Amino acid sequence: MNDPEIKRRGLMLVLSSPSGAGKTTLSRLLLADDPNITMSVSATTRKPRPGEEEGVDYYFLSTEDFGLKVNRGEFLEHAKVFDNYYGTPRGPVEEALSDGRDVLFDIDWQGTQQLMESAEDDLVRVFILPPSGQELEMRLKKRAQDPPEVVASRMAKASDEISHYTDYDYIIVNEDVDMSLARLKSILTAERLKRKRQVGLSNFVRGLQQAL
Ligand SMILES: Nc1nc2c(ncn2[C@@H]2O[C@H](COP(=O)(O)OP(=O)(O)O)[C@@H](O)[C@H]2O)c(=O)[nH]1
Ligand SMILES: Nc1ncnc2c1ncn2[C@@H]1O[C@H](COP(=O)(O)OP(=O)(O)O)[C@@H](O)[C@H]1O
Repeated sequence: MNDPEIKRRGLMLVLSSPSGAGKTTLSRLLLADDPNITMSVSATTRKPRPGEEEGVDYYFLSTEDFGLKVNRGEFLEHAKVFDNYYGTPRGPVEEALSDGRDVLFDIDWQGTQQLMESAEDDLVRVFILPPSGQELEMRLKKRAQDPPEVVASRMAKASDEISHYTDYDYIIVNEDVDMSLARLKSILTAERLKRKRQVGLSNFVRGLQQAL
């Protein structure tokens, strides 16, 4: 935890991976563990999976409503992934960052590239790899929420997704989930301590010097 006297600018923690590598699992664990980070809830034209909740997992929109929001500039970034549209609503992210809260994003490489153009200084990019191709397929099947043809199409696209790992600052091979969570927390801790993010440091140091 940072010294509360030192004002900090929020950061944008991006998690990307091929489908099934464990982004959603790690995001949920990190959010439950750390009150200073909030999830950016994306909008999508994909149909909800069993158990997914409107406004919690996604905002589920028709293609027409999604297009209207794109035209009104309501998304910070948006992209087509697996034949559906996905986008990050702008308002909640800007509000959280200016309040000094961190924001977690589960977005693909296209969205990450767009955020890099608009918010490079605030971005921390983490790519999650599966331990093996076989394990990735097992996890996609085990999730058992998508029909077999959807699993097959995601497997077919995994190699292409993985090729974008070079755009990321950190790589976590998600074999053991507790180990991966510990690594993610370490990344977050170190990034929060970066001098450029501690915007209240000069005041704090001035105070220190005056007391010497
Ligand atoms: N660019 C972008 N990608 C997104 C957004 N929301 C989700 N995605 C990506 O879309 C892909 C499919 O997500 P989803 O349908 O939830 O499937 P899952 O990754 O298998 O859980 C994943 O790579 C997500 O990271 C978004 O707002 N913007
Ligand atoms: N380290 C891990 N070991 C074993 N199973 C895992 C691990 N991480 C995630 N899973 C399981 O794999 C499946 C896909 O994970 P999920 O978090 O939905 O992936 P993504 O969001 O990247 O598509 C889920 O059933 C999840 O419980």
